[in-house]
Amino acid sequence: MVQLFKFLLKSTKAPARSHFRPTFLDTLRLAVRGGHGGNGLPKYGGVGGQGGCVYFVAKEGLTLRKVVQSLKDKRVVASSGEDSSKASIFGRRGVDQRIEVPVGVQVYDERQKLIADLNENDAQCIVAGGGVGGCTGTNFIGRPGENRIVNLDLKLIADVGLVGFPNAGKSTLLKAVSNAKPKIAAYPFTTIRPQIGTIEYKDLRSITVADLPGLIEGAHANFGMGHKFLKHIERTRLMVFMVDIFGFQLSPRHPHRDCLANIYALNRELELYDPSLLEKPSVLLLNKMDKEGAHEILTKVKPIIDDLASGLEQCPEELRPKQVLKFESVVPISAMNSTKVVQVKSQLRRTLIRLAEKQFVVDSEEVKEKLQQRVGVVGPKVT
Ligand SMILES: Nc1nc2c(ncn2[C@@H]2O[C@H](COP(=O)(O)OP(=O)(O)OP(=O)(O)O)[C@@H](O)[C@H]2O)c(=O)[nH]1
Repeated sequence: MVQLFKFLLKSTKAPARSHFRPTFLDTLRLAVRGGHGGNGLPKYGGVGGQGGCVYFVAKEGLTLRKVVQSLKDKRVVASSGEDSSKASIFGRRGVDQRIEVPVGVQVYDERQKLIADLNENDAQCIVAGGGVGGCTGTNFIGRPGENRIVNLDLKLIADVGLVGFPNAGKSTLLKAVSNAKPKIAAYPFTTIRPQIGTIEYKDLRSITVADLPGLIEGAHANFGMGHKFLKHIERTRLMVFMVDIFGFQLSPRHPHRDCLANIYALNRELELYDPSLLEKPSVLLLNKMDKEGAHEILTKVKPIIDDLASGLEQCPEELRPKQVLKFESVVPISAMNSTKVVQVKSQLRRTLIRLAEKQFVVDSEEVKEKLQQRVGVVGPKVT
């Protein structure tokens, strides 16, 4: 009877909607413990083996969800060192536990102190050291391994980060330029988790684009889970702001923000979250240019966009940033128009190439000075 009751209850429960299933994980809390040190053998002055350590190793193509699935109870314990014995005076070391984590993971301790930033493939760190083996110094008793809770925080690594308020057309663009298949709809917050797409070029070069869920005013203070999305911008090489040329209104209760106000608001959100983000190279895409009246708006706003500081006075006070963004380029587009989309693709690539070249520009005077310092006054003359 009880079984029947349970079955009936189960069958009436609505299945979770796949759209809301949290498939994207970007934080994870794990308990890690190094192995216990083995005991020494006092009679022979033996030394116990050291306990194994817990390592995190960054691997491309992994997700935090896969990490969770591969672990039991979100706990990782390395094995203990062996005791020393008559046959083996030095006990064998405990076996290390190497846990593979996605590239881009930052590891924090319980006090939110950064332990490691694993932002390259094969980068590794010890998160829990093994206990030392028993020896004369420890009265031949092995010591326990390090035992701690660590928090993993994944920040996506992509060449380009698409940033904007909801409904601007970010997912439409990502779908048009890359292999990603994001959900697109005419209501805000269609994208609820970051998506990464790869843009492939004819010469087989590719760049990665992260579509971040729409921000809202107050994102810097974590409104609308702003921090969860803004943190991913930190690791992108180029920020691409996307704004609806007709502006955006979150709901009838919120004021309508025109295109300029949207740009200032995005600028301000970034500034309040982390002012150093304003130094990052950025491109502005003005979307929905296919709609009637778009070109008239563009003619009006373009001079101000080219010099954002000049329009600060007209900007509503609550959106006014202290420091304005300087865009590498401003491109009017329609994410629904394939010709424009192709132009965006090449524009993004050109900008990334230019940025890479800028990074490697060598200041010859500086190099000369450094060389001179290295060879010293008696060395050959540096010309
Ligand atoms: N007319 C026109 N409509 C567009 C264009 N780009 C996107 N849209 C429409 O705008 C709506 C929102 O597009 P999305 O791509 O979902 O916008 P989003 O910025 O990803 O929105 P969130 O997921 O809420 O962040 C959809 O109905 C799109 O069809 C465009 O270039 N022209």
